[in-house]
Amino acid sequence: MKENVYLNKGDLNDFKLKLNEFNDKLAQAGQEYVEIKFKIINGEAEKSEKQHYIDTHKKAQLAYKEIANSPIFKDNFLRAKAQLDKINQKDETFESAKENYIEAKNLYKASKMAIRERGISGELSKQSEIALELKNISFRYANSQPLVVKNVSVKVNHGEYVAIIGHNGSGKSTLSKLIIGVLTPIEGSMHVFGNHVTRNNLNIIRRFLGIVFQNPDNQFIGSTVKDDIAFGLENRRINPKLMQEKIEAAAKKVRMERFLDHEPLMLSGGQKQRVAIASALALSPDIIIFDEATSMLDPKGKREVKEIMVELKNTREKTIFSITHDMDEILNADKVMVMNGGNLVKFGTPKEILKERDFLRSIHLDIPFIAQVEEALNEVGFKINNTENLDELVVKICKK
Ligand SMILES: Nc1ncnc2c1ncn2[C@@H]1O[C@H](COP(=O)(O)OP(=O)(O)OP(=O)(O)O)[C@@H](O)[C@H]1O
Repeated sequence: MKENVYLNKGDLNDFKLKLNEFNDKLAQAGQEYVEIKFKIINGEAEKSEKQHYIDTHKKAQLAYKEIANSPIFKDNFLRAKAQLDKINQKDETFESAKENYIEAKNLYKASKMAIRERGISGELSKQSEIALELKNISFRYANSQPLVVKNVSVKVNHGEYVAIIGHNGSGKSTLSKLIIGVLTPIEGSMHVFGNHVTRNNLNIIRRFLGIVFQNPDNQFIGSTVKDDIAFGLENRRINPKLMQEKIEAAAKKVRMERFLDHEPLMLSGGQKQRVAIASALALSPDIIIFDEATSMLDPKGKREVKEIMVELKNTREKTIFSITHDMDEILNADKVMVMNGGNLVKFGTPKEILKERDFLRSIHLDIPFIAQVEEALNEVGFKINNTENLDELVVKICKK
């Protein structure tokens, strides 16, 4: 930071970049330490190897501390504040400098806190509002086999609900496995909140992600709903008092708070999936992937789960990916990714995608029920288009 009165955006960005750079190094060192610990436990590495990772982690921690506790930073903050206080003429530049100053001060505070609270395994910060960016991702299951995901690039902003559609075998599930890091792309790169995903930081990146699978019965571990939601939290060694709060809050979000003592296997399909969503939500992921989460449910269960997904979308606190064969669901989404033969062939709003009815049919996709009704109405002379739900359709018909 320069020694001037006004803390400008450039200074602030320099500070952020520095903090992020050191934060990443610390997170990476923490992750490597955790990995070596597991390797030693599994007999895949010698105990003597551990010391190197402990030292690297300590060094990274010191480097980070040095930045966050640097007297130069501190002095500059104090001087900037004293000078801001002296200024009488409070114009636009002053206001923006003040905002920058406050943001820098908060960053400074947060970084000190991060050091205090950080355990041995690090955490990555959000460096971008783009929740997920895929850049030219390709994948094949074996060298002798063809590519099943081909050069896929996409950017999804935090808070968006993205439906991924495509005919059987088009690559949707493979793509979701690449996103959660179960599979590794053979080409291309992936960024989660601006963090480049690498082998070393994958486990930390996974903390941003939650997934709800297709079969509700395969997702249960606990003997009660509460135990089940607690499972992931226990793995993260959350303190028991906080755990209770988190379990209740997550159950409430899916309207299952009255079922905490129930046995999961006694619940309906829709309720089971809601518990699976609560288990994912309890870990506070920023991105949730629904992998055909409604496909095995009866109509009531489907409705219940879709309602929860829309409620989650409306909070704009989560980025949602939903792999689905249910073409009606795409109307709930902000964006739709259309996969065909491993390629991302369309990416746009539901309205933009649904304009291309002939194209959708050509790649063996149905169009949503409402769009089919519109088509039938158009054939008999009612000019109705781009309706988003049944209520809107009824209103439009009544106006004709
Ligand atoms: N484990 C695997 N080994 C080899 N090939 C695989 C494997 N899993 C999927 N594939 C192939 O990869 C391609 C993409 O499959 P993927 O399951 O990603 O498609 P999908 O769009 O999710 O299909 P569906 O809607 O039927 O679930 C298909 O050709 C499939 O046969």
